[in-house]
Amino acid sequence: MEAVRASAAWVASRSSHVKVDMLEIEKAVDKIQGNVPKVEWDFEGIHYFDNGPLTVQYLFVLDALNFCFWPDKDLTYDNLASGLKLALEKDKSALDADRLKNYTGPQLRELLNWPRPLPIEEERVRLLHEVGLELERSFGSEAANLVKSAGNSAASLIELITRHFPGFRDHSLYKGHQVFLYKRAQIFVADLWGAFKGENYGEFYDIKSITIFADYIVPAVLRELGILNYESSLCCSIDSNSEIVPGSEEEVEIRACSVHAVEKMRELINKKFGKQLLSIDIDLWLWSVGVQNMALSHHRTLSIYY
Ligand SMILES: Nc1nc2c(c(CN[C@H]3C=C[C@H](O)[C@@H]3O)cn2[C@@H]2O[C@H](COP(=O)(O)O)[C@@H](O)[C@H]2O)c(=O)[nH]1
Repeated sequence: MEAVRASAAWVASRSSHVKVDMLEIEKAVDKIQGNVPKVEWDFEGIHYFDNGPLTVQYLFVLDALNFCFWPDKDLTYDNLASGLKLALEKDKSALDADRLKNYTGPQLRELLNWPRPLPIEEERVRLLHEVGLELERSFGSEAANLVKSAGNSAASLIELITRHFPGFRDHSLYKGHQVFLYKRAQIFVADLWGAFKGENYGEFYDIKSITIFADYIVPAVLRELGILNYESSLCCSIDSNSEIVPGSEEEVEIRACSVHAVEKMRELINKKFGKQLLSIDIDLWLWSVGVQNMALSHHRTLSIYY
């Protein structure tokens, strides 16, 4: 995703509230001697997988809803992934396009077996409708057809998704420039690649073009490692759980600098230790560290993108 890589680098070079510390990147790389711990996709054992098109439908719906869990302190990504899995195991047609088009908030809660309204529930419902309608209109009602149309190219699949599904257009304006982060579109490609182990629906000849997925967990881990440095007022806001305004310089810098820092880390590991590491490998490692460390404070932005 050249647009993501380039716009993240652009932000990092002009960033005012967040700085990427190259020395700390070098230290972290030397500490692990370039050996990024391998984390398996679905290390948690919470995802639906049947090796066929229904898995693709599941992953697309999962990533359409894969954002902003923190406003409910008991809700996590695990609840979404396992809730949709159980729903599908009970009723194989639960995620059919014509069903997605019609879910209401209370029905979505029931589907996920969640006892109270979900964070930004109306948006979650609207995005489900968008997925159902557009899958029906342009892809014969199946996410598997969307994936097939991309001809095994990760970049083409992201372009198709962002062209057809406005809810996946994760971008912002920063100092007059358009910045693309495409977190949920990229994570969908990575989920396919991980779930199908690089084969079948998960085969992408350009998987190395994917960057990390700029969420609220990976930046917190990079900050803890000293790789991201925040100016003091931003530190205060995050540590006191104040909300960061979506589209603010601070928010864009946190996300874009995270993408850029991991690109630099990957380049260094590959150069210094002769590896062919992907950004996805580093993402999954950092993310798994982050979700297991409950004490990490992360930035809080109400957003449908991550
Ligand atoms: N960078 C990055 N962000 C990721 C994921 C995943 C899950 N990926 C699956 C793929 C393979 C594994 O088996 C994982 O299960 C979720 N998130 C983000 O985290 C946040 C949720 O946090 P909490 O509220 O604590 O549950 C939220 O923004 C969510 O969008 C990832 O891999 N990378």
